[in-house]
Amino acid sequence: MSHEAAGINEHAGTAATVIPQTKQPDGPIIELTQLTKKYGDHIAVNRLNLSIAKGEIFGLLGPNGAGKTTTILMMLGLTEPTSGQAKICGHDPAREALRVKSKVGYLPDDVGFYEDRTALDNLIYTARLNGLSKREAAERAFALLEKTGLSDSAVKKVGAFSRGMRQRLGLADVLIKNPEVIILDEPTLGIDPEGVRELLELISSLSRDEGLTVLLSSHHLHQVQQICDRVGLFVQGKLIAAGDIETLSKALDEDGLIFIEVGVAAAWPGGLLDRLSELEGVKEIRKEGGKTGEAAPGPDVVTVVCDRDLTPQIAETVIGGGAELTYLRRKEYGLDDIYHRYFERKGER
Ligand SMILES: Nc1ncnc2c1ncn2[C@@H]1O[C@H](COP(=O)(O)OP(=O)(O)OP(=O)(O)O)[C@@H](O)[C@H]1O
Repeated sequence: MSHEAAGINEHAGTAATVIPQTKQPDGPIIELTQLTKKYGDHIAVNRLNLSIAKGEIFGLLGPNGAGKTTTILMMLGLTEPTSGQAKICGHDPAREALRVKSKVGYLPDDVGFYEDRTALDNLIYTARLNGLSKREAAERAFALLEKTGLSDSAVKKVGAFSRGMRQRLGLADVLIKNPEVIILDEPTLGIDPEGVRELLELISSLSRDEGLTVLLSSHHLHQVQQICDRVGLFVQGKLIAAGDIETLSKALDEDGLIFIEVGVAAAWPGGLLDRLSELEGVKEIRKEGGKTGEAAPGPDVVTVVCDRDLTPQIAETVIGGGAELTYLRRKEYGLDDIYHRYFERKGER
């Protein structure tokens, strides 16, 4: 697959970002076109094109200063683009900030609550600010406390909440106005593993059950990988790649090469690696490390680089050569590999 087809912008420094056209049956709910933000001479966001479908969970990934927050602020109408346009639920946040605000819930990395008031009071307060009647506000607050697993803490003061509870309450708070899109900035920061699991499950169920569109900015690759349908990798104001994990992973198989890890019990019998390297389609045998340079899974595991999937032939050759095959796996990339590999590439340019 070409890099372009996979959504990788080979000319990230000079040309507009290329985003794959994934299936979007309901049409985009977020559409960014050539969106640009300059601070003086510094380009914080550089001609960004991105479209996100209704119900999608999209992860924005990138190092500090990449432009994620600036992008979010432009989407919320909190800062104006220098050029280009954002459309959220059909509205331009630069012109119709209030309309956008009514449809988008934003959860910053640290939500401000009235600490000496209860969770219920805080939610009712937000609901009233959003124009709900007293009765509706209370009903909605109770329903959301239930949904976020906080019913038992409804009358506890927020000041006594753990970080995980605060974030769940934050989610309840942004859901009060029944948004179509929620934007979450590092939602799992400082939460323990069990709290993270619960929060991610909650976010995922909101998208699945209620068709809520979620944009999630995070540094936590594993978490993003668990729940996002697609991710976008941001570097220096540019989206250098976007797609689902599988697509991004395949795009890393440069030149269509396939990497198969093979391990045997004890040491490799003499001549067997030579025989493997003579198989038609084998390009190289790497004795140490996988494709991204990480340590191999064991001392007797090698990586066979092939131009096609030679898994059966490799197994046959190893067994036929008298070795005990203990490990055979076509290498697949996790988001960690993808992320680091894309950044390596960026440095190679
Ligand atoms: N108000 C501002 N004035 C000048 N430069 C700014 C301003 N806001 C952001 N920048 C710069 O724009 C770039 C993008 O910043 P931004 O906060 O959007 O990045 P980020 O990806 O959200 O980073 P982080 O993960 O650290 O939050 C950075 O170089 C930053 O210094």
